[in-house]
Amino acid sequence: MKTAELYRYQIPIETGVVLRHRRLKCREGLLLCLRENGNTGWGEIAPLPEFSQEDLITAEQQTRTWIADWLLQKKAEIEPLAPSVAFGISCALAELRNTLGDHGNYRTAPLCYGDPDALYAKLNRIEGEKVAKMKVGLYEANRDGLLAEMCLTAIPDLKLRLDANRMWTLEKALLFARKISLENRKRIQFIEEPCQTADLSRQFAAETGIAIAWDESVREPDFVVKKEPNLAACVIKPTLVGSIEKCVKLIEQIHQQGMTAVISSSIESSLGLTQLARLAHQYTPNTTPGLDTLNLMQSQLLRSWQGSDLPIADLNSPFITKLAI
Ligand SMILES: O=C(O)CCC(=O)c1ccccc1C(=O)O
Ligand SMILES: [Mg+2]
Repeated sequence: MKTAELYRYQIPIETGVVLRHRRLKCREGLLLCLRENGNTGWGEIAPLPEFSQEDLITAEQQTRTWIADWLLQKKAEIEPLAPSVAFGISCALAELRNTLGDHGNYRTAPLCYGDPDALYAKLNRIEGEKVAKMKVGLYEANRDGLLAEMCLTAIPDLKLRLDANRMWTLEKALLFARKISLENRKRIQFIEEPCQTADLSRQFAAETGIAIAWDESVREPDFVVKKEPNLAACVIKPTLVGSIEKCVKLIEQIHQQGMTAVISSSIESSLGLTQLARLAHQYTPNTTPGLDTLNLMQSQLLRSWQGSDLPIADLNSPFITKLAI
């Protein structure tokens, strides 16, 4: 016997530094619950405005069509569906079939804003590898460089990930790099997409010796995983990429080429975020994932992120509405 339930959620959010000028006031999405033979699986389907190609209406339509086929035992393919839909459904199926381990990697790279005191406090709470992430490219390149240099100097065992989201010209990127001492550059694990084009980012890396990572590029239609000089990592945001199976294939290709695969948040609720932590534990066990986005929300949904004090909204909460199917 198969059953399915579909819910819609809306939670207030302050995306601040993470999404910068593209602020979101409310995160919304769908929660899918599948039941079969006494097993249950949940998935979150939450297209991220301005990043996902699909909107929530399209995602809901695709989800409903898929549910109808699944309930009728019809062949219900997920690969052709929009990435957020394929990812959420694949999570629900993975829980149903017990193919997603329970254990999660909750040691994420804390997002920091260039204040070493605040960063100290955050880092003291994590054990093992001290790795933090800083968004750059919004303010003066000089300022970003000074802040990164200050953090690297103040915390000698800190490794830093930076993310410029393609904001810089090559000149600005070089201004940034000029502020970072050659010694400290080695502790920049990578900077995600420093420049407006991939070629300029490559040039930046070659000139400065600072490693780069692809994030936006990974989601471009003609993207192929290929190791190149100074390319250290590829970022995978499953809600923007697609099913678990598709993400795992990408991760395998990235590892085969000797690079790091970093599982990262698309600002899912604690439900999706804990599943990402479980994926990270299972498929990228040696890499700290980029999942420090829960605190942008005032509430968790259904499941608790390890160590979080935020209240947990259940199915009766005003944040969640049951949809008829
Ligand atoms: O990757 C992380 O560590 C946090 C998530 C993050 O930065 C992000 C979240 C949503 C959309 C885009 C981005 C981004 O990497 O630019
Ligand atoms: Mg990024």
